[in-house]
Amino acid sequence: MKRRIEIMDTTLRDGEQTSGVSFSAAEKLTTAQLLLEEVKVDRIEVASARVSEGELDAVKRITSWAKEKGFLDKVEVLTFVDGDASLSWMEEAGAVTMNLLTKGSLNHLTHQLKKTPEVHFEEIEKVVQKAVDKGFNVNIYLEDWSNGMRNSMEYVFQHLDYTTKLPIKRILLPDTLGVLTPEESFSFVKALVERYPETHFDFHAHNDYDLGVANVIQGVKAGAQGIHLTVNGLGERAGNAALASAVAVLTDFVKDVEFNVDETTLYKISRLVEGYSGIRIPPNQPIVGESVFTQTAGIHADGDKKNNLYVSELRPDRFGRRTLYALGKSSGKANIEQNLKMLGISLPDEDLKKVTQRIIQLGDKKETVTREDLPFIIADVLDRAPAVERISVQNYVLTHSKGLQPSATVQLKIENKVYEENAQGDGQYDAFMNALKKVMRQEKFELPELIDYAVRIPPGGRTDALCETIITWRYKGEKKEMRTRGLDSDQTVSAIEATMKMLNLI
Ligand SMILES: CC(C)C(=O)C(=O)O
Repeated sequence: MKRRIEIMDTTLRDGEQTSGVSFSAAEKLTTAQLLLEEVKVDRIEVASARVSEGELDAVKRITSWAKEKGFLDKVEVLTFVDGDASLSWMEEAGAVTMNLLTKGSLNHLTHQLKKTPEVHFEEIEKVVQKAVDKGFNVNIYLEDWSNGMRNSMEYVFQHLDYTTKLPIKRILLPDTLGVLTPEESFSFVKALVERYPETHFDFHAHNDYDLGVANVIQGVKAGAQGIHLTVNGLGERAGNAALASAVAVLTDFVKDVEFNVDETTLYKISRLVEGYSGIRIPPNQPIVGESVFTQTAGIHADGDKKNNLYVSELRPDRFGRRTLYALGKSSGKANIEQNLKMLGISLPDEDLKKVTQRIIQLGDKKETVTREDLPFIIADVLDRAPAVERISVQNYVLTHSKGLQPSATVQLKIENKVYEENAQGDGQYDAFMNALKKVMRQEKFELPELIDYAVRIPPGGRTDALCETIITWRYKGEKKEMRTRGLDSDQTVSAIEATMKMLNLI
């Protein structure tokens, strides 16, 4: 029979300790909802007690929603050994599960708290007893436990001999500085699981040596019943073990455990947290990075047509994604054919060769080519009248003046009809889009949503450098996305170019 493990997501607590990240109350609530309702993690840690008014508001919103849904026990808050202070905060926030921070190494205890183990344990007991009497669930963190196991194992045992007898639910084992190796993660967790067989242990890894996922997996193999993860690996310093990667590794390589997470939702939560945190997901981040299911080398795209030679267990559809084929200097004919197929275009061999040559030349010049660029390249290379210019910008004026709202006046030609509209916006491009929306409304045409806007300027510090804007669009409720690209030395102009390509494509 498989052993059931719990996944605790701490994006909203440890993840928010990523430098520069701060979630608003509304962002915390929607993230908590997605994590519990769709991703289906078992528990979430959503804040540290007593941090700020904003945190209190966020936890109140989450707990009142969670109560209605019957999820209140799944919402946890980091609290401190501080007499009644954290407890009062918890009561005000409406939370019922506290993760009490205690010292897991003699080094931390003597140098930070400057207390003896006996005094520390008695203070912990008082807080736990009071919390339980008031109806709270208590889990206990042993901060710096990993160094505790390395350098003061006797202290860790003394702590656990004492605290595992208290009325608590779980012991949480953080590798606070992310210094453990996978071998130590296994042997340290195993030592505790054997010594305290009745206790539920969670393992909490940090990623300072890029070993976060490897370490949580070893923790699970050693018998930990729970692991702490964060979306996109956010967290203090180098972050925590990443949710998506750990889930994929556990599913594929640790066959004797089971857990609740729905892997088809991992991409969605990753994008949501990317937006809220402002921390871009590196394109090569396993499972959720933009490029990780993109075949670039022509030989790979060719192999995909021949008995799926370049496909592994890690299929993109498991995560709600699909295989894409990059266009650039290493793409061969097969990549281009795969992209044309997605656009419903087929070309004779001779023409395909010419288009391939042009894409290789563009790649040599470091230009990015998207699938949506293909019709334009085909028209150009094969000297065909571009069937794509049904909508064109005739003129526009964009203003940006100090103290006044940016505005745009836009003249558009749609087939033979000319429209002119103006609008204001939060920036010149926003004003342009608002004017465009007015025109398209007259044509009873709904624009797709802009879901990503990426600007790339080559390094080198030139003010006249070419600026590439790649915009991703999607119609509400649809899965399929479209990316269009513009290139100009002016950033707004390159965004307008990308927008016009989108209009002509749809
Ligand atoms: C605050 C504590 C629990 C922590 O995140 C850690 O020690 O890694």
